[in-house]
Amino acid sequence: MAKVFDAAEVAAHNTRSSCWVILYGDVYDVTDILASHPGGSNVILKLAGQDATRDYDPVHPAGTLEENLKPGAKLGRVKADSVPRTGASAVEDDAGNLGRGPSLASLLNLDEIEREASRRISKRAYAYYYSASDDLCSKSLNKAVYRDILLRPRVFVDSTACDMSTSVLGSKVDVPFFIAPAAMARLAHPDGEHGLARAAARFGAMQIISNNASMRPERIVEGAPRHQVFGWQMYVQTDRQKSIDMLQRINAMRDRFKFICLTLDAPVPGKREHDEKSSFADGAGTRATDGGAVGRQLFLGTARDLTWATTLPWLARHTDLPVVLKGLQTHEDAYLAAMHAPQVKAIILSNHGGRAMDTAPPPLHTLLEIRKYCPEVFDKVEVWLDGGIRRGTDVVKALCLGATAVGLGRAPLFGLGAGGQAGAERVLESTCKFGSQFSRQATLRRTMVCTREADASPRRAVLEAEVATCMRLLGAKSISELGPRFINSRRVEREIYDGDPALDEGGRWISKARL
Ligand SMILES: Cc1cc2nc3c(=O)[nH]c(=O)nc-3n(C[C@H](O)[C@H](O)[C@H](O)COP(=O)(O)O)c2cc1C
Repeated sequence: MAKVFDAAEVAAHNTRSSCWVILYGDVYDVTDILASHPGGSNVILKLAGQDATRDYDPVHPAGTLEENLKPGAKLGRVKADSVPRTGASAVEDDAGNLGRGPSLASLLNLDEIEREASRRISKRAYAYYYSASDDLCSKSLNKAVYRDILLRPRVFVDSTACDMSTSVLGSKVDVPFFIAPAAMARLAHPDGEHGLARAAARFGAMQIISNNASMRPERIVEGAPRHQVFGWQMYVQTDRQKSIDMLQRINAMRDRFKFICLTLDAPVPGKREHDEKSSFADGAGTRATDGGAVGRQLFLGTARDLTWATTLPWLARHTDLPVVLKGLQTHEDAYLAAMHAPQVKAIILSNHGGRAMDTAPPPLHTLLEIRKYCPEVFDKVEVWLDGGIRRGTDVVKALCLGATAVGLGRAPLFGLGAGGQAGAERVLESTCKFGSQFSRQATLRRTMVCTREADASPRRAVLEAEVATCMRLLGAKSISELGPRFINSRRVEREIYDGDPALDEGGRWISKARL
């Protein structure tokens, strides 16, 4: 029989030398892990002697306790009625029951969904998701740059059918946008990354799962249709064995995970002040080094010593899955990545949603640079991109300029926050009339072809519908028809090429020689 403790007895163990916490009604002695906790000891100490479930649950995948605590650390159960009530748990808070808000159907675009999520999720979660580095320059430029590119619609084109299906790394997907890897989905809603996977399945969208997901990858992909495409994103850990163990788990699920996505743009986290501030408000971040902010906690343990010369060969020793490099921000690095084909099969132009280097260029600039200076990259690797996508027109512009697929980081998280899995579906949603039949269609791998009458209700339109509308208004029936003829990007190009340091006096690219 497990020993039963009174909460007052647990409360007495609230120091560095004897630190107990209550998790899910069990009492644990966590003194031994204070020194090695990846998020720093203060995060635990601020909860010492208390019920820590609310803080612990959304940021730790199931199994974390078992993997990290010695068997004797579980001391027994707590007497439920002795635990002081601290209000609703985070899980209850985040379950979308925070009073009545507008219906999901009335949220018409990604900005409205984000606004609704900001009302429903905890301040800490919103600050973590919203935050970006320093002055948020790259974050806002990511979005603004799409406004400076104009579309060139053609007329007298039959726009009855619109096929948004395409292929990524040889796998068919029903839409050209994907869920980018983003940590800690359960901070938004208990449906978490599994809810995102189910939403992606309804739309035949690819999903890349974060190294720092709040659920185990095995659980996230559970029950997914056979053809659903997943990638697993990796931050190589200083303790390489941890990364190797994880790669083995992903290799064992290769029927699900089609590639490893290696993120390169954030060897250290950017200075994300919204996230930092919320940790102070929370009573956590009392010192600059105590790991209070969510982002900073997650980065502890991330290796900073990755290089072209060493990391790709290391990776090849531990997986033969295709590699996708994420976080390329210059055409020089895109060119170098392409030299590592065929191990590297795709690159993701990304500045981490503005969360790493502030004033780094928007990925769209990098895409234009590649077109100008080293277009051969497109023949060697697929070029994907993410950051700042708010509208279907943004997706189409990136595709016209050569991107194979376009990622969404914050938007699906905010969808989850606004309404769990249904909210994430709303983000991806279509105007197509077949609504709930769609999941069956996606599962059966039929090409999605929206009919004209399906567009009748603008109230139902979010991203997928916006892409379809944009393609129809442009006069493009399928993704393969999209190309630079539909784009006027002169304004942006003038801005990035004038005085470009990569050009010699004759206007030729000289950086290949300097790689
Ligand atoms: C809350 C949050 C967590 C993220 N976590 C990761 C991560 O674990 N790994 C990663 O490669 N990128 C991560 N990213 C970056 C996204 O993959 C993506 O590059 C970025 O969010 C795209 O910009 P957007 O949010 O404007 O769509 C994260 C982004 C956010 C907003």
